[in-house]
Amino acid sequence: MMNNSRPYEYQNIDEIRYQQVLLLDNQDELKIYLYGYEQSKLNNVIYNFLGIIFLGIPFLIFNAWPQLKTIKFKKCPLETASVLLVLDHYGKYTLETVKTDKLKVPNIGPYNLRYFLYQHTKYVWDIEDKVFSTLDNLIPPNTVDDYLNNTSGLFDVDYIDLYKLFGPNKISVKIKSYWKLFFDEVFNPFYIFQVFSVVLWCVDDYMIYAGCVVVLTLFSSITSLIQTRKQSEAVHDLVESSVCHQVKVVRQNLLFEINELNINPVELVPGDLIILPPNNFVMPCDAVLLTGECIVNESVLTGESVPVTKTALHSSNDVYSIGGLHRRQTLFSGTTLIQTRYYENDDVLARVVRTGFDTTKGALVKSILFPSPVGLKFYRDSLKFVFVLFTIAAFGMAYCLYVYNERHAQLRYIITRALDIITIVVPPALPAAMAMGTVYSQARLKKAGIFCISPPIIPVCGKIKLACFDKTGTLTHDSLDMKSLIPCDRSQFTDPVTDICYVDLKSKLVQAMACCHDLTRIDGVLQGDPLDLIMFEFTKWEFEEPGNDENARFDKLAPTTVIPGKMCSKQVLQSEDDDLYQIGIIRKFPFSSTLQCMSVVSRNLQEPCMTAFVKGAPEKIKSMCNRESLPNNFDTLLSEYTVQGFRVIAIAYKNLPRKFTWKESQKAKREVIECNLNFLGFLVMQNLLKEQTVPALRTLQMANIRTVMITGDNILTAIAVARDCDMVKRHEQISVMSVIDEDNEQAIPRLHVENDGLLYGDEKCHLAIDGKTWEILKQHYSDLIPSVLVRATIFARFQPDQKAQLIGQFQKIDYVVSMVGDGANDCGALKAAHVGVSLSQAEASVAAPFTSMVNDISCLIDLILEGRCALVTSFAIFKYMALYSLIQFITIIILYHGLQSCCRRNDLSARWCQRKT
Ligand SMILES: Nc1ncnc2c1ncn2[C@@H]1O[C@H](COP(=O)(O)OP(=O)(O)OP(=O)(O)O)[C@@H](O)[C@H]1O
Repeated sequence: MMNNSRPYEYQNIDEIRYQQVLLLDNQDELKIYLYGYEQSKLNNVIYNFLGIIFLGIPFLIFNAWPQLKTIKFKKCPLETASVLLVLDHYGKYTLETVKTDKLKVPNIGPYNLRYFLYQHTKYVWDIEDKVFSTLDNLIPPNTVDDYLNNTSGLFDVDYIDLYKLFGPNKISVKIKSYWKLFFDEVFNPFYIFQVFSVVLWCVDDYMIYAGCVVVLTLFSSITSLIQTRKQSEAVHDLVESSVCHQVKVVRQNLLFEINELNINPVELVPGDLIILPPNNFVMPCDAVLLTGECIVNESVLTGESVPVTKTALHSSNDVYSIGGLHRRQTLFSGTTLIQTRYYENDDVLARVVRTGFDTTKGALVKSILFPSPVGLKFYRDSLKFVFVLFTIAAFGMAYCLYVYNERHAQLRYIITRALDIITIVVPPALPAAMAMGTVYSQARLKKAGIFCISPPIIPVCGKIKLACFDKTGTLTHDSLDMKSLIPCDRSQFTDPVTDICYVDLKSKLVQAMACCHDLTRIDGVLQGDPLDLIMFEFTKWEFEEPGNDENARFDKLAPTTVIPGKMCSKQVLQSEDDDLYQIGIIRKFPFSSTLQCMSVVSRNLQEPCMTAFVKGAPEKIKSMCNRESLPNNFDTLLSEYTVQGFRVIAIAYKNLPRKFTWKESQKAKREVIECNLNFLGFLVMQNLLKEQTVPALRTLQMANIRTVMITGDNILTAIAVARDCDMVKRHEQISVMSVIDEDNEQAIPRLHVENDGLLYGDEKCHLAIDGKTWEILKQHYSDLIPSVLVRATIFARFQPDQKAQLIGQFQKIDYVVSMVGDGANDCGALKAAHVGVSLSQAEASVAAPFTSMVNDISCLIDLILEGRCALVTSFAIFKYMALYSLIQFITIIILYHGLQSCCRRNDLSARWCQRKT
């Protein structure tokens, strides 16, 4: 039932296994350390004794520093541990209890399960390897055929074990009650110190001041409690906004009777077979589609609201992979099924693969609940400063003790005065006061249409030094204008065409444009990728999905058909046979940013054979085409258009053999379709800049913030857009770094930069680099990466994972990086950046910490301004409080010093008087 991806791995760090390192991702970057402990009666007694005799203070300390709490336990091997001390990647400790359960694990059998829960993830003890690992590692992965060959529901008996193993299918974000928030605050060491200060002042008859501090503290605590509560409500609402209340599952009892049950989605387990309803259904889990087709809105996860088509799995021996190869066959938790489509009377079936916090949505919610700490040096330094103040206070106390001792003051008086010094020197409300700026900035951002799900990141916005932008949909409009069509006839480009009427209606090129897309009709409106939409509208063909009713049954052979529209009037179809001129789209391989293309298998009802049409990035299509079908001036013409900033898409086709039947089309692999193609021509489109792009970029540059473009588009188009939007000024030079094609494939590829001096100096020169060169740089010239990064402004043909890697590399050279993007291919980069901003119509998406409803990059300027406001407020409060405390401390020390001298003088004069008398 499980997938093959292993995001979690483990490593032993010693043979005795008292401890273990658990890798939480594939890049070795996130890891947790586990240390085994067991109960010890003696240590427990000592722990409680210490706690009681010191009036509970040790309990408060142990609560704040859980690693100290381990004195209650005894170290032991992990194999027998009942408690684990977990140290995370950022140096934070937690204590977790190891629980046990007896159950049956699928494909393994009866199992004595030892496990612990850490940040909503279950880690189980692997009896064979003697380490803790995730459930994914315990259960062998399934192949695609494993899923397809089993279309029956779970047995009731198996369900019980699976439920025990995986737990309820719930992503619950609890809204903390005011009392709980209050107690969390009360047990904060700074708050305790504040209470202590107030008590001391009251004892000292310092009532009015104590009263004022109480009122101010209450005011700031209540404001902060309300804000924290609102924040927790916002995350809760975001999670709950996409919750479904009932789901239909197929289960079997011991008599092999199959039942269809309506259950609460909380009861779902991986392995359950669910029947998807016709429309408007929010997915309660991650599930792989076994039959039918679904149109899904994934904006809650990706920020992109263009509907995505999900198709059923097709037979193969590949291991099922949820985030990689089979993403387009997987329905993700929290996304909305706008429509499901089915063949004949079949149900649309999906198999549950992940539930609860293990789902993609769960992982994103966890990243909100357990964010990586904001590494602002200012906050770390301010805490250090508080410790310095404590040291100063200690000297002050010592001096105070000395002065009052000299005066033979009462013990009670000496203690009060000495403790008073600490309350003077250390401002207890400092951390709370410093966070106030963030609270107000967040409220102002909301008014500006920018939603924030992680407020501690707001001050980081004020420190941004590098602003990265996606191109299409971010710097430029989403919508495109069709510029022209350049057909290719017998390996020669013909003249560009601006009206489809001048192209033969029966040509393969027109057929390709009519059917090579991923469009669908929702509520009577044709929807899908803007590029597909503009291309299809250009053909003036009509799009027919069988039946007006959107949930109508689909014809078995041709689920969707396209027919020449009446608008193509210049070419009237004449013969009777022409009535049959319509094309059925039999199979789609949806567009993938990683592959940079999409394809369809189609059937012209007038022809006996099927045809495959492919469209995508010209470089990609070129590599799939037969050489003889490519015009000699392919690259020259491509450059001619791309240097002007046009978006060029190449189209190609191949006739499939007669024996390629409907059944085979359903089984065919993408690689078999997308090869040996014949080139058909170029589609040239214009993608205009958004109005706010140029002014916003200029403002950023004036503020000395570097701007960079990371796009999936062609490098020349990217360069042209960078010039148009003033990211690169007219007088500045751009040099392209590229790989020199070598005949010898074994040799280390060499790099070429048009202007060699660039890497070592010339300030006015920018570097442009594409994804292919980036791969070579990483593999063979990693030492060059920092110098390339400080010079490069344009990163083109970058795949989604490369975008995320690039952000990571920028962070390694100490840039505070922001990334603004609009959709699915930016998700990784948005998560990786210090400040990720998703331009989305959705009020908030878990794709990035900030979601802007202002659909252009000007929102980044608002964010930077608010971030700076929050930072400046924190600085000002810090300076004010620190100065206030130090001035008060110094004046008091001067007073004590005066008092001491005065006493001495009094002593002397008393002695002098005594002598005189
Ligand atoms: N619907 C589509 N069908 C076929 N090919 C497409 C489609 N959309 C984009 N492409 C091609 O794939 C390439 C990569 O697309 P991708 O969506 O990753 O980036 P992009 O839209 O070009 O740019 P950006 O990363 O700035 O959003 C595009 O440059 C284009 O050549």
